[in-house]
Amino acid sequence: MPDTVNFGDQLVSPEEKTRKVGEVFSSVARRYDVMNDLMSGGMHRLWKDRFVSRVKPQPHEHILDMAGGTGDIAFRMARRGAAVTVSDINADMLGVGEERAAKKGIEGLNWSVQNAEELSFADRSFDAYTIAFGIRNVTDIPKALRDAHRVLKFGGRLFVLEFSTSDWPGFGELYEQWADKAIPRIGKAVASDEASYRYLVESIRRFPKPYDFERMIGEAGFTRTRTETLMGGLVCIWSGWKA
Ligand SMILES: C[S@@+](CC[C@H](N)C(=O)[O-])C[C@H]1O[C@@H](n2cnc3c(N)ncnc32)[C@H](O)[C@@H]1O
Repeated sequence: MPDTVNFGDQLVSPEEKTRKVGEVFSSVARRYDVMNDLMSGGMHRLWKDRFVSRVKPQPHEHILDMAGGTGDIAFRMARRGAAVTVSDINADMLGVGEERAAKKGIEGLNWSVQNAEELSFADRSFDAYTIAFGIRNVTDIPKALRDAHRVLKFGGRLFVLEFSTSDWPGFGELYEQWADKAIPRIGKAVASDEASYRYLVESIRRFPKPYDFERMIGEAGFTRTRTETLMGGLVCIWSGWKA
């Protein structure tokens, strides 16, 4: 781990990044779901549906939804009958998730505060590990991927949903302009928090390109790695197997 890491465009110590990411999500937790709709024009729902259709959760499976936040992915998987443990480093995000689950009448979820870099779960505990829009916020991504590999059973599957870089001509630049100019302003207007949304935009820009991240998954020990690009790679679904 280097002495300094990026927190958006700032260079900070690894400990400071983890602390600052915690502050960002504690600050946005209450407005997180409405902001997702506003920032993506509702598209995040389609990306999440596509992601879960790739996971194909089964009723006999136990799935770890890491960085599960307010539960969007876990709810979709639980509705298909899987047992889901929703984990996140941020108790505020999980708290909002538990309230949402109660309102929606979704039962059978386990909620657990965990850092993706040092999970307390035993080796070979889960059939699948999902992480949606979470991995770019993790301080030591290779370490988190190695821990994902550790907690999966043999034959278990990793699925990552995250923003990356679109190769559609002109679209990437258009998105950058929207993200740079509009998202922090919407954050200020709706959530009274411009800085957190500026970090979220900067962290998207700094995330590896689609096939570079696929290589990182392979380096963590996963085989049969695959990248599915959505909107030219603006959003990607990566997967890998624990052989
Ligand atoms: C953008 S939200 C995504 C929430 C949810 N998966 C979704 O798709 O709506 C990112 C989440 O990652 C969590 N997170 C950041 N760093 C983490 C870490 N090291 N370990 C576990 N969760 C982390 C944050 O607390 C936050 O809830």
